[in-house]
Amino acid sequence: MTSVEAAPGAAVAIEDVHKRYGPVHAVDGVSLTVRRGEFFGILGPNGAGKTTLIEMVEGLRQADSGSVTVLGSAPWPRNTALLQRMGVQTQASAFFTRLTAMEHLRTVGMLYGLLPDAADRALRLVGLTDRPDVRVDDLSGGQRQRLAIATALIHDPELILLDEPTAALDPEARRALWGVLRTLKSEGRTIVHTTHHLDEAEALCDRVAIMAEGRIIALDSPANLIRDLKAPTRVLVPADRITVERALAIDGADAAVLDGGEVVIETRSAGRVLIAVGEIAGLDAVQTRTATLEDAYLELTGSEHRL
Ligand SMILES: Nc1ncnc2c1ncn2[C@@H]1O[C@H](COP(=O)(O)OP(=O)(O)OP(=O)(O)O)[C@@H](O)[C@H]1O
Repeated sequence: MTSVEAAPGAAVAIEDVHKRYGPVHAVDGVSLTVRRGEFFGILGPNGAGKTTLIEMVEGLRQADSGSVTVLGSAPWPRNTALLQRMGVQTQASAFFTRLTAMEHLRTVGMLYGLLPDAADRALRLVGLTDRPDVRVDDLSGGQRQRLAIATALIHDPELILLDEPTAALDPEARRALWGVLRTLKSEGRTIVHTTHHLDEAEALCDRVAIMAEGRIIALDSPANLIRDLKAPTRVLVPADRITVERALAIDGADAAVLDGGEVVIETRSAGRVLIAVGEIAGLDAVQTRTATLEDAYLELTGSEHRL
């Protein structure tokens, strides 16, 4: 695949978009811009409106009101010129299941008018080169997911839309796919993806939009969302070295609880607390945990909004 030149203008511009299904206001006044070359995440609990939003970007659904612009054009009514420039992997990707992985990709490639070597390149990109002759039906879940992404990439798109690309993958396959996605980004492609994995969004995304009940409730880089949260650092000390009472008495400790074999101290002055812990208990086996995107997400959505 060739490297994509960063072009001026937004890859996706969404302006005050609404979409209702009967009484359900699935997307309720969403505005956002995805920059060219950006890795953009859309997060939110089930039913937040993520898929509906992506489907409007893909041109699969018409917005009730507002405007959607993709690579400078409107995706609706169905814009076939735009389809050539977009790669789409949906939650239920369709395969020619009786074909082998390579036959499937060559068939898709033919639909785009591509030469057979496009299939080889796509397979290589997702690391499936050892499985070209296995029937789609016989691929593992992770391998199918990679094939779905290869299918989305075969025509060398500028914009890639991935709806939960690592859903149902084991941790190893998920990490392997992160590598594929990072490679795509390094080539200058714009990637928009929805995910239920907050660690994945934190590791991959330049910015994330958090949706709840059809609206965007936060939009920023993971680092900024975490910083704005002002969440405490947790210092974990083996419980045989310090008591909860002694931990609570440390200057800068906001809270301390016994959790299994550890006393967990919450603090917004981690340096000061660590020095004190070092003096009381020594720092051997002491661990610190800083806030993650998951903490920011739970704070923003309320803990009842589980992913
Ligand atoms: N075709 C449809 N007809 C009627 N209601 C729909 C349709 N598609 C989605 N909805 C409803 O619209 C709301 C938003 O759904 P959507 O699938 O966009 O959310 P989501 O954030 O992608 O959820 P998930 O994480 O479960 O995929 C939900 O209340 C859902 O039940």
